[in-house]
Amino acid sequence: MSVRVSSLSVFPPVRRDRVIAKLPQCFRREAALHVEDEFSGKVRTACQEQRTGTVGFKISKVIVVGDLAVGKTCLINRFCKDVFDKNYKATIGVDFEMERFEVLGVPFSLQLWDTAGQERFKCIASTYYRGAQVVIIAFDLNDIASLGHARQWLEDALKENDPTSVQLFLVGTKKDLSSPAQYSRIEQDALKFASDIRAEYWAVSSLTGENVSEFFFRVAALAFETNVLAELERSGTRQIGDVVRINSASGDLSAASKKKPSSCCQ
Ligand SMILES: Nc1nc2c(ncn2[C@@H]2O[C@H](COP(=O)(O)OP(=O)(O)OP(=O)(O)O)[C@@H](O)[C@H]2O)c(=O)[nH]1
Ligand SMILES: [Mg+2]
Repeated sequence: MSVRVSSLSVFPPVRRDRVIAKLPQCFRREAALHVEDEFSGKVRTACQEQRTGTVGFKISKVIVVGDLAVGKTCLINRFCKDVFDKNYKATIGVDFEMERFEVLGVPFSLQLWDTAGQERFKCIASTYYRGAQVVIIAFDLNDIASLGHARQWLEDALKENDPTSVQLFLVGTKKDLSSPAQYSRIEQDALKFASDIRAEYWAVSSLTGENVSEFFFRVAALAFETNVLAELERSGTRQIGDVVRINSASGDLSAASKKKPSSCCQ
């Protein structure tokens, strides 16, 4: 008798609006991690045959970095809590939210780390960059300087991670504030930069909610696909009698405690 892992889970069932049955599409084909219409055939078959190994227990770490006040916290809060706060409250150090999905019938979780953009809190925040599977660099579509700083944010994030295995997203925020002409000017630069660093580009508004869910669904789907492919590769080389360890992407679940650092860097 086969028992589905999800039915043994101690977690409540995944919300109906977090179920991903088809590959969410990219925002711009010019700057996408890939442009396939569907999940890879290998991944679909593995999910159907319940050969996804430890992926169903996995928590993938996602970090969101970028200049102060570009809207990182608002982006996460719009997706996770469906709220928007027009008052700016600087993030001190880091915060995180867990989001549970079901992708092709397999449970999959993202741990979304919201980091501080303010210089004085950056040294606290950067200690939490390690173990990220996904790096989201946010910039303000109405502030070209914040796009200019994206390269530095990328370098800082990659210092703590394996650059070859991280999936990158470049996200322009506050789309509601830019006129179509302004928007298309900055989009040119953003697309160029995104394809330069091999990131997938998105433009969102946390105020209106435009593209916010689509964006996070895409992140979850691509992170999931990568995990399943890696698992298939591993299981292909695994020997009978090998010990299978269940790891979070961060490799350190103790770091996931809600505790915030009590002091800043200055
Ligand atoms: N109009 C508009 N304002 C936004 C949007 N997203 C964020 N804001 C505003 O921008 C300000 C900064 O937003 P936050 O999300 O706190 O910025 P942050 O990047 O988390 O800032 P730090 O924590 O200091 O790094 C707030 O006043 C938000 O209300 C948006 O999509 N549209
Ligand atoms: Mg913040």
